[in-house]
Amino acid sequence: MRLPATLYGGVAYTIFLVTFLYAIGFVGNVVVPKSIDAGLPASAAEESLALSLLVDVLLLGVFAIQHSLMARPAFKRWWTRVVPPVVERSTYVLLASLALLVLFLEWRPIPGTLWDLRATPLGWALAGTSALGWALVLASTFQIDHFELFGLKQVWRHWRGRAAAEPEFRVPPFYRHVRHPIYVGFMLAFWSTPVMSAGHLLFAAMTSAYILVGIAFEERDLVAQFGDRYRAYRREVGMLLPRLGAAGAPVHERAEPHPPARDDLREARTWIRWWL
Ligand SMILES: C[S@@+](CC[C@H](N)C(=O)[O-])C[C@H]1O[C@@H](n2cnc3c(N)ncnc32)[C@H](O)[C@@H]1O
Repeated sequence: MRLPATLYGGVAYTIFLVTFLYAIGFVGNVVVPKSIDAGLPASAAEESLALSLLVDVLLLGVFAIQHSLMARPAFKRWWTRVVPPVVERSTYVLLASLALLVLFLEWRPIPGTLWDLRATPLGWALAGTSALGWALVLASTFQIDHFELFGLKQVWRHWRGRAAAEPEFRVPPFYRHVRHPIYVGFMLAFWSTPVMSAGHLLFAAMTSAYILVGIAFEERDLVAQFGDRYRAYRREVGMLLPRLGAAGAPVHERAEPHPPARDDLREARTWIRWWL
């Protein structure tokens, strides 16, 4: 079971990487053959606008349902009776990536343009901010635990014969300023665009609404998991925007219900000095 699980985890992770890179090209209308404003449909007597909208909303809905439902603890408890727990996260990552790839390939461009600032300084600034958003997404995944988030750590520990790691509450640098830097990164990447077509607007608005709903579910689970530590964190740190004057608050220490160990204290002091 160890080898198949590890290979499966590796394949799921590779497909996630391809999907992530494709997403950058899809949203930015660069490099990829089928992007948010290009390709499809040149047949079926040029699909009606209503049908194009319906297809796009359905594609986003399928991803949203898969992504939210499979992340809930109750679903995971049932699901891990069907799939081995060690590959639960990899399966989630694989299905989310496949749902996104289908969305990218079947997405219908919607005609109409709100702004087109290509080849202007503002357009370059918007493209740069979008790139920063993608970089923030990736960097934030490494701050909480990239390889655990995408299922590789679980199969690797299993391969080495080690028990599954307990979930940890973390407050690394970006998470000291906002509680959801990954989602902030996505919003920057989606909204900050040199060309805002009607299709792009639909995509940005629906994914943002989904993120807000997703945050409510995610935080409910985090409170259930980490209790007062997460409640204290939520009081001190803004959701998507940093709270003015609160940057660098030593949340990690204050949220800790027990006195931290010596190493933690040293690390917290270093962080506080760094952020002050
Ligand atoms: C896709 S990540 C998004 C994390 C966060 N919402 C963000 O935008 O940066 C979702 C996973 O991160 C976990 N998570 C969120 N905040 C966390 C934290 N401070 N420490 C550890 N795990 C966290 C959640 O339990 C969930 O499994």
